[in-house]
Amino acid sequence: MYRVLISDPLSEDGIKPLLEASDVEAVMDASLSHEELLKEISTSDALIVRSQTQVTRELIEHAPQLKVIGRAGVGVDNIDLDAATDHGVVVVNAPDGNTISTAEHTMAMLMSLARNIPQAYHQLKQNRWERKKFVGVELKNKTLGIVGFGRIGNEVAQRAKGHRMKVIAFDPFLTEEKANKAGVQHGTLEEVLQQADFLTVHTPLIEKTKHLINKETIQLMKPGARILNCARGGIVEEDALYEAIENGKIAGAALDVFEEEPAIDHPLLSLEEVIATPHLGASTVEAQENVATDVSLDVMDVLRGGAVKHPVNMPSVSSEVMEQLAPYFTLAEKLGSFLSNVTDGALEKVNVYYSGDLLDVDTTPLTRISVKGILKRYIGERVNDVNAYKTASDKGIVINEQKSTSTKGFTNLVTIEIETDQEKRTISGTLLNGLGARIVKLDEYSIDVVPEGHLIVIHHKDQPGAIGRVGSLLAEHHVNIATMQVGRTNQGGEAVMVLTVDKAVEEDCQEQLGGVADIQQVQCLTL
Ligand SMILES: NC(=O)c1ccc[n+]([C@@H]2O[C@H](COP(=O)([O-])OP(=O)(O)OC[C@H]3O[C@@H](n4cnc5c(N)ncnc54)[C@H](O)[C@@H]3O)[C@@H](O)[C@H]2O)c1
Ligand SMILES: O=C(O)[C@H](O)COP(=O)(O)O
Repeated sequence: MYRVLISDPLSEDGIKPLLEASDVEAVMDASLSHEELLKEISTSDALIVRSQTQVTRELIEHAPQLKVIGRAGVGVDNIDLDAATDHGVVVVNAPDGNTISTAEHTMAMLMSLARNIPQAYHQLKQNRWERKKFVGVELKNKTLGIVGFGRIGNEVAQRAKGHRMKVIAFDPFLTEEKANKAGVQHGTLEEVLQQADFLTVHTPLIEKTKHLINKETIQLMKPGARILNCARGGIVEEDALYEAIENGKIAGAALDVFEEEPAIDHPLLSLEEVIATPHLGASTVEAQENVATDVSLDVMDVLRGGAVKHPVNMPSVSSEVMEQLAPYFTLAEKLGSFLSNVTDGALEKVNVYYSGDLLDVDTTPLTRISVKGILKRYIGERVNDVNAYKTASDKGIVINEQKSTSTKGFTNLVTIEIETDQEKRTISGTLLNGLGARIVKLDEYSIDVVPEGHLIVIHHKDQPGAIGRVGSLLAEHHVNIATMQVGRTNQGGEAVMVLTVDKAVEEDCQEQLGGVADIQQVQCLTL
């Protein structure tokens, strides 16, 4: 049974998939104190939040069972992604479900800002019939500058065009061609700032976008321009905006988000030119149902080991690629695990080569799984698909992935090479049609071994009697041999025996094997 803690308000209709799942216990409580949250998270397998719950490193460290954090929405700036990755916790979000609601909210803010609707409403509610004071401006023929042309930016642009606005947009991923297709003008950030009568930001809050709209960039804007932020507090520098409104450079602003939320007694709210909502962009029945459903499904997929649609802290893989790669997952992990268990020294470099059927596929997920298999020897079960790369890079281990045209006669081949400060070892494996995974090469020796169960790898001299002596000694220790493969470079030269046996080999047996004539090295492992 998976325990899923939901610590922010979520649509109950939206989380139906969770509530109806027989393997899930959903605990919903949006009023937990910090201490209560620490207690609840300690026994939870999953956590689902919106933007209120601050998912800090401390919280993640109190959650030994936690496998996934689901964000019912887009922005993940309230989640410590590094901490999640360090602890192998997958973070998923629901980026599509609230796009329309937020774009519509931006339009509502745009029109309210142009026509002073909140201010006029406020006066009228106080029984003051003011007409002269609230003369607005038309949107038609005005220029809307959009910074951040992703899902929401694009939807806002289409709606603004319906109001006969001219739209100019900047986004590092927006090309001239894409802009033409969307029917907007492509501009640099400076051009957008210089031409906008209304400027709206729709970027994530990241290092590069923090205070993107600041004292200097506001200086580039037209006098009397207006600014909207329905994305994230902090993209527009609040002090700079305050000053620009006070000195008349900026005629007004519409804000749905603030650097610190909830924003109570905020200086910007004291300005009549500023209209505001309390982070309501995604607050519609439809958006909340959408994001709750999307995140519930992804969280359950992570818990049940399925393919994830919207991972945040690991690369997303299309379902077609996933389908092609899935059969290779076990092979890649077992090859990595086998090789690291027989390699001595401090790990420095891992090279993974793919050929045959894998030549034209994005094999990054397979490399990640190989690395997980390799690191398990050192880190145990704490390493997983999410933190394998980061763990390797934190330890200074270099990972390379290459495609190779040499298939060595196999329809598909995965080769892993490990370099340590002492040696370089190589293993190759393949998926045999209908027969599953096979190790087909260990260093220079050709073998045919199923990578599972208890294995013994013996380096020896290719001499008569060596194999028999190993068999007899194992029999003395009641170790039954299931399969045995021998590979040699040349007659009488170096050779390797790989045995699969029915139980784990105990230390004294391994020691005695090491003392047998012509045996040079004995390594035992369990896959
Ligand atoms: N107010 C709300 O309730 C609400 C609701 C939903 C989303 N949001 C926020 O809206 C923002 C946009 O969401 P989205 O779904 O459109 O995201 P998105 O990922 O689809 O789009 C973001 C775009 O910003 C662009 N970008 C990144 N850095 C940039 C930079 N330096 N300059 C210009 N563009 C840059 C990206 O290339 C991307 O195209 C996010 O911050 C999200 O958290 C707010
Ligand atoms: O990033 C988002 O999805 C929005 O800011 C919505 O946040 P919320 O779920 O707290 O409304």
